[in-house]
Parts: sequence; C-alpha cells; structure tokens
Amino acid sequence: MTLTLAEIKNKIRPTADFPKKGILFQDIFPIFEDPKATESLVEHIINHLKETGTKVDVVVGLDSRGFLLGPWLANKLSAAFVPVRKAGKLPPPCHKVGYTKEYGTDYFEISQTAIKPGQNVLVFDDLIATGGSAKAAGELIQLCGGKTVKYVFFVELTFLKGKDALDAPTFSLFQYDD
Ligand SMILES: O=P(O)(O)OC[C@H]1O[C@H](OP(=O)(O)OP(=O)(O)O)[C@H](O)[C@@H]1O
Ligand SMILES: Nc1ncnc2[nH]cnc12
Ligand SMILES: [Mg+2]
Repeated sequence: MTLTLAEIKNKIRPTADFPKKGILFQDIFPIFEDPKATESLVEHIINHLKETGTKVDVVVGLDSRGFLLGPWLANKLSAAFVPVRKAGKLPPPCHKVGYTKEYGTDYFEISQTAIKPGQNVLVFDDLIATGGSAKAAGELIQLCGGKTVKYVFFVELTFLKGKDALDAPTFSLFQYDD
C-alpha cells in the first residue's frame, strides 16, 4: 500500500536552532525508518516524472543526502547515477565550484568524464533551501557539457526562493513556507 504525501510528510521532524541558531532543521531521516514510506516516496517521484514525460540519461545525486535515493531513482529510470561530492572525495580529474548554502559554505566536485556532452541530467537532493547547493551542481553539469532538465527534491523551503536560482524546472513533494 502506497502512503499518501500527507502521511509521509508527517514523518519529517523539525528541530529549531540546528545546526545553527535561527535555522529550523527539517530532518528527513525518520521517513527512512519506515520502508513503506521510503518506497512510497520513490513511487511519488517516479509517477511525476512519468506523467511529465521527463527523459533522463543521468541522475546526479548531491553528497550526502542526495545519495539516499539517487541510485534508486536512476535504476527506476534506467539512467546512470553520478555523484556530486564535497571537495577532496573524488579522484581527479574533477570540475570544482564553491557555493553558499543556508548554514555555511562549501565546495562541490564532479568527475570530468562521468557525464557525456549533450546528456539529459536530473539533479536529485533531499531538500532545497537557498538553492546554493543545487545551483552549484547545475554549474558542474554545464562544465561537463550536460543539460540539466529537472531538479527534484522531497522538501522545498519555499520562503527562501531557492528555485529562482536554478536553470531548469524544479519538482518537490513537500513545501514549507516558513
Ligand atoms: O539549498 P541549500 O541552502 O544549498 O541547502 C540545501 C542543502 O543542505 C543540506 O546538505 P548539507 O550540505 O547540510 O549536507 P548533507 O547532505 O551531507 O547532510 C541538504 O541536504 C541540501 O544538500
Ligand atoms: N532547514 C534545513 N533543514 C534540513 N536540511 C537543510 N539544508 C539546508 N537547510 C536545511
Ligand atoms: Mg545535502
């Protein structure tokens, strides 16, 4: 039995002032404590992609929470999976970009050879806040010659307007507006 979006959203656990004062942290890990909820999450995403006829050659998952379902989605779409990793984790040659997220700054890297020029890429992550992380992933995909066709998240913090920074349409299952 597939869980409804409302049933899955109920499992997300908010914590005030984590990891920094002023941040309301939305913890998605309790969803994964329930295998049915996890499976339903995948089903809801795949149904949307099928309904919208999204053609995907490569799913790019963002280190680290984008690795939770990225390979699973790639498998369901018969697509490749490619990781974007935090700096220093992937062997060279890599492309590298710096970015700012809701509670810090970081660097992301991608293997220069993992995406072939012209491939259609879907970026997957658990959550979009300011959009800094997803935008950096889009820049890395451009450096590889790939074309980002969609950004997919479970959670969107709409009040931070992260999707305005992105170069392709976004899809999110759960929105929080404060
Ligand atoms: O839209 P933004 O403001 O860029 O924030 C969103 C990003 O922040 C979190 O990752 P984080 O870097 O905290 O690390 P993790 O995935 O390894 O937990 C989250 O998983 C997203 O990747
Ligand atoms: N408010 C938030 N909750 C969980 N993960 C996040 N990543 C960036 N902002 C976040
Ligand atoms: Mg992350």
